Amino acid sequence: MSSVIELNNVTKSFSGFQLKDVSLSVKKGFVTGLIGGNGVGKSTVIKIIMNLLQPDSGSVSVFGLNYTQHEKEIKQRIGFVCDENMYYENITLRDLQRIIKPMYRNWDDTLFTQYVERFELPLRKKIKTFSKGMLMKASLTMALSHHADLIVMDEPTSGLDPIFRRELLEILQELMLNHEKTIFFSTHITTDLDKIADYITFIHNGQHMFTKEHHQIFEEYALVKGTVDLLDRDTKKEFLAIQTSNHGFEALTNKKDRVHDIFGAEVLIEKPTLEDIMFYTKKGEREHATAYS
Ligand SMILES: Nc1ncnc2c1ncn2[C@@H]1O[C@H](COP(=O)(O)OP(=O)(O)OP(=O)(O)O)[C@@H](O)[C@H]1O
Repeated sequence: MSSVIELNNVTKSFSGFQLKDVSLSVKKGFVTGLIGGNGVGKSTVIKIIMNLLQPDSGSVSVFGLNYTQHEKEIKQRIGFVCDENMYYENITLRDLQRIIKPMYRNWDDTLFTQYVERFELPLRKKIKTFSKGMLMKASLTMALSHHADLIVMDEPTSGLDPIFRRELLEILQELMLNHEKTIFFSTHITTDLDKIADYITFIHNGQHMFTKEHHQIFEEYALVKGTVDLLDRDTKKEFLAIQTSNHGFEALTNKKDRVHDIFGAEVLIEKPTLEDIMFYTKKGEREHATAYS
């Protein structure tokens, strides 16, 4: 299975933050969702993929090409959406169409018009008058109107109402019908990913925790609930983090089958959400840091 994006041992430092030796690949023909809490490095990864930031070390390739020699070719084939306004504010969408069209050899005016109508965007109003949701829709229109092979999106659903969010997921599903395209996008709305993502990439504190098939995550990870008397030095090792209360404990494991063998019917084993996985990973790391400080 070939990869469209490859990051190899990528590092990037800002004061107070470091992307640490990130290696990941994004599979061709699939939707990969990028998850992680606030400030963990998702946008930094996306900017590196888009060559808007350069890594301090490590390498990046997109479509098997590097940016040093093939920037134009790579950018031709990517549709990019981010939640910052990248356009001049004093122009209209019609002006933007005229400006952007010559930059893409596969620009499609018919497709552009279809998205403008579908998103109910005004062609003759200045972009500075657009609401956050309208800006996001304009950004999507531009990204989707040149038959890109790869769609990269940073928080595309931010600022969108739930109805349009659902419509966007439908559009993405339509794009994926022939498995020719690849989509990589970050989001905080993990339930959207349950509907559409084939793979999940999880970043935490500048580290790539995993990229796994969506269904594989739920074969490995489980939420386990039981009484606290079941927890001792040895059994605690089966969990990434544990939360205890007067009623008992709830914990996350990434060794679901093993936990089943150890505890049997003494515990409840439930399917976690992606949010549970993010929450307990952060909690586990904090506890580990406290234990060793
Ligand atoms: N250009 C920059 N200069 C200095 N620090 C930066 C720069 N860009 C990002 N950072 C810092 O790097 C860290 C990671 O930021 P990033 O935007 O990648 O996080 P994120 O996972 O996308 O967060 P969020 O979900 O909140 O948008 C943050 O601490 C941020 O302040």
